[in-house]
Amino acid sequence: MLFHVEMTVNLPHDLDGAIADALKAKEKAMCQDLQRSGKWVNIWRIVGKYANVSLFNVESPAELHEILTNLPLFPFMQIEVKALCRHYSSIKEGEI
Ligand SMILES: O=C(O)CC1=CCC(=O)O1
Repeated sequence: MLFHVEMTVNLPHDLDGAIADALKAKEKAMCQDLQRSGKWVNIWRIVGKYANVSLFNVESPAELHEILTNLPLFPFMQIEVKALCRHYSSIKEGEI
């Protein structure tokens, strides 16, 4: 199942810089592991915002929920999820 996910990060202004850097490093490692697994298809920065748009390809909404809630930055993110399916005008064979 494909999901469009928009994540907006709101780190507290008084969060210790070293803690913020550690959270971002863990987030990056998890994101890249999930990309290698094929579950996190890609991630794009939204220009001018501390936010991203990502495409996930997972088995179920429950699996996506598990992934998102385990992200190190999850406590500091506003997340919006949209389920996607094939459009009849797409010239691609598969879902992606
Ligand atoms: O910087 C962001 O948009 C938050 C984020 C999600 C995965 C990642 O590596 O960074």
